[in-house]
Amino acid sequence: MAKVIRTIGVLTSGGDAPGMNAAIRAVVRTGLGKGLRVRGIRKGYQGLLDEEIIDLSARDVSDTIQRGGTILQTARCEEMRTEEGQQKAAAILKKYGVDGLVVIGGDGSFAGAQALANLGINTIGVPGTIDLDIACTEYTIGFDTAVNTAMEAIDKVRDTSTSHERCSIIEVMGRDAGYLALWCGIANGAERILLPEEHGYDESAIVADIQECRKRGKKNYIIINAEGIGGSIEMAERIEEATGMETRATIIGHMQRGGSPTCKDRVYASIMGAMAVNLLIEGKTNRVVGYKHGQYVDFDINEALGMQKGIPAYQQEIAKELAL
Ligand SMILES: Nc1ncnc2c1ncn2[C@@H]1O[C@H](COP(=O)(O)OP(=O)(O)O)[C@@H](O)[C@H]1O
Ligand SMILES: O=P(O)(O)OC[C@H]1O[C@](O)(COP(=O)(O)O)[C@@H](O)[C@@H]1O
Ligand SMILES: [Mg+2]
Repeated sequence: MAKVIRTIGVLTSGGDAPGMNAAIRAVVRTGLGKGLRVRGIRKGYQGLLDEEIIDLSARDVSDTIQRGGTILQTARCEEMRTEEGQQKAAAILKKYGVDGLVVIGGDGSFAGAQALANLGINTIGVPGTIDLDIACTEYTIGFDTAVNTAMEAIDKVRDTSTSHERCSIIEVMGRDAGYLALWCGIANGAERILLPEEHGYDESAIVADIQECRKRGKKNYIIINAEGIGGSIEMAERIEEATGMETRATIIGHMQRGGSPTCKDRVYASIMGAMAVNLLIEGKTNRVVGYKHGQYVDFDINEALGMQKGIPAYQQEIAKELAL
């Protein structure tokens, strides 16, 4: 028989993402609306291990849907990767009477959720990361806001790049994932997109392409470089030296993770957060919510973590063709 859920907990973990507050709000209000007690766990798994657990009321999440960051704060926690850490976390949840847990975060956070589910805590993951790198879902909360923030910043760099006929290397976030870089590359009409998934790039080919583009009358040359490739400042120095074209590097950085969430992030977060609670009420555990083929769906965490998602080669080809 499915476990009866009376108290649920919610935490945010890993890098924060705009829309996490909308997801927390949805969890809290869906839970309270269905007669559950809702507890907030501060600072991700670290806060759980430190017993930073508070009760949440409907008013605690008032005026938060439009705010960036996460009101519960977040953390990365090494101890949670260990078996002892996971056992301690499960014991703390039991001590606080938390029968069901909603984990809002990325793939790393889902691995923690999977461990807790294996230890008897009914757990549901909600995809929250600006990286869009969770294989089981076509959408992750925070991506839309982050990619629009980056796109607007790149537009501004592009204006001055054209005025000065420069090459601009613009570094966007994504240590392991190149979706932000790919989307900006297409949306900003970049000449080159450097992705961490490709594990390196051919700088001499870029130099040759810059020279070719100048002959064709191009007034700037935009390179979107993902954080995982990095080294934008040194890259700019080398490219300027090799091409004679003035080159500047801009690292957009953490501003991509902040700011008021877009409509899309608020809506996806609200639906996914509510769905997570409904799954817990149905007695489900070890599942993650996702969005696939136009539908909100849920997957077994083990299955979800085993899925692979690559950068679509066809989209990369189109980005190259459009930089003619
Ligand atoms: N394999 C794992 N087992 C248990 N917990 C993990 C595992 N991987 C990550 N975590 C926990 O999830 C946290 C967030 O993971 P991280 O990869 O940094 O971010 P994200 O969840 O956004 O991908 C980690 O700091 C750690 O506490
Ligand atoms: O804030 P930090 O610790 O510098 O982490 C930067 C990383 O976090 C992210 O913003 C989000 O990654 P996660 O969703 O996996 O936490 C990445 O794009 C970036 O590489
Ligand atoms: Mg991640």
